[in-house]
Amino acid sequence: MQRPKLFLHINDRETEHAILSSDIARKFLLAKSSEFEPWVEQVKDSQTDMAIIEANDFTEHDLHTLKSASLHLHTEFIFLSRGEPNVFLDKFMKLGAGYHLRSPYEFKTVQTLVDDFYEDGATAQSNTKKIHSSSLNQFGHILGSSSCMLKLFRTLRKVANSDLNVLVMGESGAGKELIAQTLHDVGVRADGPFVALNCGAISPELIDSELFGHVKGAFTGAHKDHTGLFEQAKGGTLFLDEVTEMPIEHQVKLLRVLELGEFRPVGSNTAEYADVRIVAATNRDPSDAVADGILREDLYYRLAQIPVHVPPLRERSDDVIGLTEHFLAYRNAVEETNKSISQAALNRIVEHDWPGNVRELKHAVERAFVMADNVIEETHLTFVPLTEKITEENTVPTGIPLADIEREAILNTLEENKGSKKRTADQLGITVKTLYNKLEKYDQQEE
Ligand SMILES: Nc1ncnc2c1ncn2[C@@H]1O[C@H](COP(=O)(O)OP(=O)(O)OP(=O)(O)O)[C@@H](O)[C@H]1O
Repeated sequence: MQRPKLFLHINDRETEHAILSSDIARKFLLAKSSEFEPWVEQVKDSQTDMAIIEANDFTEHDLHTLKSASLHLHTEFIFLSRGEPNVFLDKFMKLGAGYHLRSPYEFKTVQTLVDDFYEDGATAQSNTKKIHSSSLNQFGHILGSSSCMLKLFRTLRKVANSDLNVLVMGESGAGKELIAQTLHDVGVRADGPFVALNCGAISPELIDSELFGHVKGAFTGAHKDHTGLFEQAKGGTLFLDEVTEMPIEHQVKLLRVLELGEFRPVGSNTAEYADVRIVAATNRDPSDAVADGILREDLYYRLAQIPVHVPPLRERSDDVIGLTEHFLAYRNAVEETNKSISQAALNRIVEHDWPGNVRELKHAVERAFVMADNVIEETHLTFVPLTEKITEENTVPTGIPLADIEREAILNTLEENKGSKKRTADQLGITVKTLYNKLEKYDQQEE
């Protein structure tokens, strides 16, 4: 097994000595920081898998440097400090950077964390061979072998069996729903239901009734009792997708349920116990959403007991080929064919920056698979939206089934709008709910 890299920036001689004389030194390729350059620059350039950093003076500049290099996604950090409050380090930790041990910490804790990381790496490497369709690792439903995905798998494995609320953040199509489903399926609630609500696709008047249910006669039109999603998800997981799209006046009600652990159906006087695990998702930066006044800060903290960031596909380009092979192998298995892909087409796929993330890649492979007879060539790949504004040279295609044109129009408009469903629905003249239904149908058709 290839030895992972461990970067050390430790002033405390005792801790450093303990590390160097333990079996950590045998398992890892160690690199010690030099005093001639700030540690943050060294860690940025070192492509290290893990870093143990004594960070009593973690600065805003350090935060900015590490964040811009996306090191919270790629490197597992263990920060050691005297425990003085540090807002910049706290911000970095909230991005899922790793661990912060405050003095007095025991060396044993450091050793356990490092061993845990090492064991995970060993398992991931030995799993590689078991995947038959491509060389990717898999956790639950999620595929990926890049360092940031392995880091994500470790986090998910740790939180799956807790009941803490998880907020999944990431761009559209990056796999947020897949993560929610995985957390459910590998956790203790797997035998219970998984219930999903697209908060952006429901009319504001119906939200309370959808979430909490209502009793007959609660309002005009409430002809019978209605079971809300909290009840439907009893014993399981409630996935709140696009949670920042929930109108702010309803967010306080959700917050109350999360705080009290109980809810009341509209028109009922009886409180019911909320036996659900909440996983929420957003493709907005929640700090921006709070600053813009569309997400309550207190709700954000409640939802993000465990914040999980899904890296966009362009930040895990190592996975692009593996995912392509996987989607191709999957189609081959379903269609009982044996189509392959040329090196030139693969190169073209690697060069593209995938603004629509895994969803866009999956659809591009699916389309090319249909177009190619035996070998997918560059010409079978379509990245340019078919639905660019119609000009004299660019006319609406003819002789293609309407359903295919509709699908192309929807996926390309979504891509052009960088995943914004609201803008896409507006441009296409359909409701956001219709758009959700169609996207769900396309995802299902491919599974
Ligand atoms: N890591 C992955 N491995 C395999 N398939 C993936 C992965 N990530 C995403 N997908 C596939 O890409 C499609 C989009 O994923 P998903 O719906 O989870 O994204 P999302 O982030 O929730 O998107 P949105 O914000 O638009 O709702 C699905 O078909 C899913 O199966």
